[in-house]
Amino acid sequence: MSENQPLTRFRRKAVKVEDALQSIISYISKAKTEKVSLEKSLKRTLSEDIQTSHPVPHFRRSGYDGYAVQSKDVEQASKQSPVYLKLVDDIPCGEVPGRRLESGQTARIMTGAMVPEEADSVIMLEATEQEERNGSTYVKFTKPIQSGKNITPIGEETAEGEVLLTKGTEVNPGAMAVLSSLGFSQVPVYKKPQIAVLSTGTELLEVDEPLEMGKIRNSNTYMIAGQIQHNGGEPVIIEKFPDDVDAARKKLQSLLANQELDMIITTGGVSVGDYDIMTDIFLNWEGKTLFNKVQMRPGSVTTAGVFRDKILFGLSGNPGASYVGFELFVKPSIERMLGGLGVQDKQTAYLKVNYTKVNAFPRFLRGYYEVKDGELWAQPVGLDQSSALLSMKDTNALIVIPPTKTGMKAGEKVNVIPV
Ligand SMILES: Nc1nc2c(c(=O)[nH]1)N[C@H]1C(S)=C(S)[C@@H](COP(=O)(O)OP(=O)(O)OC[C@H]3O[C@@H](n4cnc5c(N)ncnc54)[C@H](O)[C@@H]3O)O[C@H]1N2
Ligand code: MOO
Ligand SMILES: [Mg+2]
Repeated sequence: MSENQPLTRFRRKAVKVEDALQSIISYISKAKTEKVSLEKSLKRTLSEDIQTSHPVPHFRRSGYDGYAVQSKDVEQASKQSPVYLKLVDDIPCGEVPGRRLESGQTARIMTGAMVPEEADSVIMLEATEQEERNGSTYVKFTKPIQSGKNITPIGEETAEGEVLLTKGTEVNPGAMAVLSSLGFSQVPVYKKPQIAVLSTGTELLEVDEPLEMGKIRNSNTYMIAGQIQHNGGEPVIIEKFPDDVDAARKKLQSLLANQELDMIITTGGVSVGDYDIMTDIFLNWEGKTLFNKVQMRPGSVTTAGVFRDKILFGLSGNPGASYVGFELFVKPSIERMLGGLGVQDKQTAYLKVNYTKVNAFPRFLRGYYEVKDGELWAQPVGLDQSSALLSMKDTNALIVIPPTKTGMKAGEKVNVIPV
């Protein structure tokens, strides 16, 4: 309790967004690791560096279907005086050439097949003709070829021992190709953080319940479950809770004690209303409340605390505020668990329209940014109110409007945080 003394229900000390994030991140440890099958590894985060134990490619490979030759044999070849080499081998993909290639000889070879050691180039099939003479086959060449031509040398892409994918990388389809070729049928990844989502509010209906006057369907739970998945976590949906402080406290105690869970997110009840039960819980619980007000809009009442290294996020009930609270605090926390730094990824863009509101706190507008004529431009989408529900569907970035007494003009530079 004593640690919570400076925090009160009404007179709250608003901390800066960066300080709030830092206080959370300092408690976050890396997620546990596991191995997943290669086909399930897409979008997972590598928990180890991936090193190649062989060069790529690991044998000299033909780039074409054609004939492997010693280039000096065809040095003098021309249309007028073609060179004929005796065909002595046929090398399909997957085989080691069976015989030495002597001067004056050639071997038929396929794309991707291993080039005989003595050959130093491959001539495309289309540039040649075959002739039968005395029971032997000869190949006619009418042009010289540069040594090394049409052969991919050993290690052209990478030497043995190189780290090709670093720890903390998100696996994309290209990384899956690398992992496959290096023999990783099981991929070392961070376990997806298991994050409980629990919405509070007596006014909340289930999604499939008919609307009633004064009540609304619970949308925060599913929005946040989506945000969790989008950022590499696994949502654990907990049934919504009415505004009953004792029942909610009990439920939270069991969630905090649950070893399977890495974080807990609640929405609603963090302001100063009579039924704002999360405010009461954060003022009196076994954990340490880190902050209960942040210098930001929306989501100024965003609250967070820690119980034995497990973060409890008390996001606002207003949909816009809980969306922004997630992006600013939960997203970097997940990133941190998955081996990242846990910082906000910011870019600069030009504001496309005038912004006229005055703010005491930085404002994180739900916005849309895109490249136009080589520059990034950002504009707000939909209603900017904390209570607005619809604008999130069109959001691809939060536009950061610093505290302003005059608003901002179109064309001014702003930071944007991609979502
Ligand atoms: N006197 C004051 N009133 C308010 C203040 C203040 O400082 N003094 N802060 C305002 C701000 S800012 C915000 S943001 C909200 C925060 O409210 P709570 O976090 O306490 O959330 P609730 O009161 O539970 O709900 C607010 C709003 O959101 C709707 N809601 C709640 N849960 C869901 C859900 N799961 N899905 C969809 N919508 C949800 C709820 O019905 C309310 O309309 O407080 C201001 N008031
Ligand atoms: O915190 Mo409220 O979301 O600022 O509107
Ligand atoms: Mg409230």
